[in-house]
Amino acid sequence: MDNDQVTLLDFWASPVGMRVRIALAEKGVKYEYKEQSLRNKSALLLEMNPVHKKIPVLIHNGKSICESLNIVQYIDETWKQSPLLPSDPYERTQSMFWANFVDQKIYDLKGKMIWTAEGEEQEAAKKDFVDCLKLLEGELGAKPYFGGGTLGFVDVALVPFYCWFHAYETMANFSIEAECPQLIEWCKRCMQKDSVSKSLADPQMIYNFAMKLRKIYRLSEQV
Ligand SMILES: N[C@@H](CCC(=O)N[C@@H](CS)C(=O)NCC(=O)O)C(=O)O
Repeated sequence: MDNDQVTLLDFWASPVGMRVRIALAEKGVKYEYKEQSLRNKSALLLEMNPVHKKIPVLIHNGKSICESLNIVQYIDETWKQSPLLPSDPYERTQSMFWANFVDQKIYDLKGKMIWTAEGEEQEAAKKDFVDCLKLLEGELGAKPYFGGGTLGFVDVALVPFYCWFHAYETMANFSIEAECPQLIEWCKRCMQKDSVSKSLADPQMIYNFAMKLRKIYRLSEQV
């Protein structure tokens, strides 16, 4: 596999892109990182993800793989060292279930929580978000990682959002640590790993970026 050509089309602030960076780092796969503009999409991105036209996209020996969880699963099955998904079929479905839950809830609620909604609607999104984090905290239980003793698929799916928490808390005015202290302990544990800390963006830069997006959303609503 030494002659593999691996390229990642990504955007620095993307939590779903960070999943792929973590998985590649966990496996020790060397790759070329190609930062993409999401406002002015490259011909390569449009060619490699013609359906959704979104990052992240992994290009492995000329073939493209799209959708972050799909990509992480592909990486896990292609480079077998440090497995992320359990081999037991039932355990695998449980990992997939919780990773999909992160996508459907944690990823999707951020828009309402910090950009589009205000007042009661924002409060409802915040409550929904905290409830979902608590469910995840329950699933983690007393384990060091969702994957058990080592970083697993659900850890990779969820931990990138940690660098967005500062923006969520400041923009929606609440404390995630006060609500879910064990989950924050888990975030800090994950950050001790180079594969995670080197893949996540700086929370202050994410905050500045999120504020810029908020202005754009609110201006576009006025026209
Ligand atoms: N479900 C997709 C989500 C991908 C996604 O939403 N990517 C965003 C960046 S975080 C994007 O490329 N947005 C550009 C657009 O929507 O045009 C995944 O997990 O890969």
